[in-house]
Amino acid sequence: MSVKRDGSDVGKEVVGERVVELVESGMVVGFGTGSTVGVFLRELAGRDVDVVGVCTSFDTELLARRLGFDVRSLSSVGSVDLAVDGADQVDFDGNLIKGGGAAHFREKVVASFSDRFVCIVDDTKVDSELDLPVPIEVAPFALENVLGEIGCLGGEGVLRSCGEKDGPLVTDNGNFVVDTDFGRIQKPERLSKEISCITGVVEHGLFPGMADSVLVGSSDGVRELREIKGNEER
Ligand SMILES: O=C[C@H](O)[C@H](O)[C@H](O)COP(=O)(O)O
Repeated sequence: MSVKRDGSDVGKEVVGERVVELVESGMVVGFGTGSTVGVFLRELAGRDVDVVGVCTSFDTELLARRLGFDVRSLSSVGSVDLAVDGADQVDFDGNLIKGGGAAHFREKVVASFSDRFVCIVDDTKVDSELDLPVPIEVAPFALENVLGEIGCLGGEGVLRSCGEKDGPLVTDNGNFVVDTDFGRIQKPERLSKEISCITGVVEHGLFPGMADSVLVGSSDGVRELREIKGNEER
């Protein structure tokens, strides 16, 4: 089950660089996770802006500290002015699938406590409907039961393996990730609620209607998702 697309490097570069324009000195900024966010952080580090960063993964925290950012915990700052994060797939209504890097739990928490959540993707991530696997972070103790409940919802779940070591991937929060195939997701909001109702699910990677804006990068530059949707509907 392929959960992550490589995406287009040029699209990531242009959108990661452009989103820096939304950042002002004094802001608390949510730093998402992934390669597109990596472009954003490297660009931001080179600008004359003084921000506090709240990181959504150990991976991002290591990068942010290396780049010299003032990194603090969400609990210590209380709320975030602007969260910037990537996604694995975006539909024309701005619903997202995230968690290809298994960071979606912290990403969703930070996005939820942010005044503004801006998603940055390259154009290979945009589709008319969501159909990639939905990653679900699961408490290890409840794994088999959660897999059963996913089946009851009409999905199929596969435990994500680590790749580098034998056995399952363990998240930054000490949990497992199950990648679930629900085929074409016609009602993301409904599926999101249904998965959240399963006891033992820590968080899932569907982000329905959470992004305040989605910026899409390509070799033609950066556009807002709503412009792209408008063109498709014509
Ligand atoms: O868990 C990982 C995150 O949700 C990432 O934001 C997502 O996988 C996109 O990553 P990338 O920018 O590397 O394609």
